[in-house]
Amino acid sequence: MSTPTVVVHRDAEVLAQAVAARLITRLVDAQAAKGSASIVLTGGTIGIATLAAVAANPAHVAVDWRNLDIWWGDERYLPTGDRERNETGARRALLDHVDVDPERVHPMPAADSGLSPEEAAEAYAEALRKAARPEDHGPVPSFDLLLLGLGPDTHVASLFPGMPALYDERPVVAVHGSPKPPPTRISLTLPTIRAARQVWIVAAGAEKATAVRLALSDAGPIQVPAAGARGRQETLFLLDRAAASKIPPGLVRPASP
Ligand SMILES: O=C1O[C@H](COP(=O)(O)O)[C@@H](O)[C@H](O)[C@H]1O
Repeated sequence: MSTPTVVVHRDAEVLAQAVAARLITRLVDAQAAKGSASIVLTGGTIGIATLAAVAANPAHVAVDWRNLDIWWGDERYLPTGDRERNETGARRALLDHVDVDPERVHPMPAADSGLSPEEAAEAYAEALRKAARPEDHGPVPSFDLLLLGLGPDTHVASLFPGMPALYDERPVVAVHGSPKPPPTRISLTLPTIRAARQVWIVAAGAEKATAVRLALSDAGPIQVPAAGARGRQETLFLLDRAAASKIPPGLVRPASP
């Protein structure tokens, strides 16, 4: 697992634009190296703002969107098209505006799928298993990029402190009784998150500052799920100044004047 690098931008708007530019470069580089790429999307305020910034950045045309597999890190278990679904937010902000291959967009099942949350989690795990290649050495692909938001309680994806999902070794799990609404969710687990080549944790706002500090500490992942979210090759904490305000100064690389 990689040691995190922290990059700080002036405010949430600049952060979203900077992450968007970085994301475009990451996908272009991965596609140049291998022909295709994979990304795992997050929901949340800055996560969706970042996707909107990708759509607004003229450089997004450099990405071969049809040669991209798009997955989600977690989903709120709500009906298709519900405004609170992470999928709905991502489609409105970005996916409806670029030429993706619908076969390569992999939303987590919705509450109107006819599946129980457990069956939905197993179906998503099966889709990941089918997409994994021998060189991935595991049941899920080595995603080129996995994006995560960060909750004030240090949750990432739908992995909340102390909850059973954090003890689960399966690739995808159903989450019941989430402290943040809605209560029922589907989430990748930490082993799946750690299969990604790059994990970027994106956070903005003073209400995230303590969570950021804890996520960079040596706290255990049961108490601080974000402390267990690390990429195989690279882990980036991409923050605005307010979210970075409680971390030791030596760890920070300021990026915006
Ligand atoms: O519920 C969720 O929350 C987190 C963080 O959201 P934010 O609005 O506080 O930025 C998000 O990363 C996760 O995907 C989502 O389901």
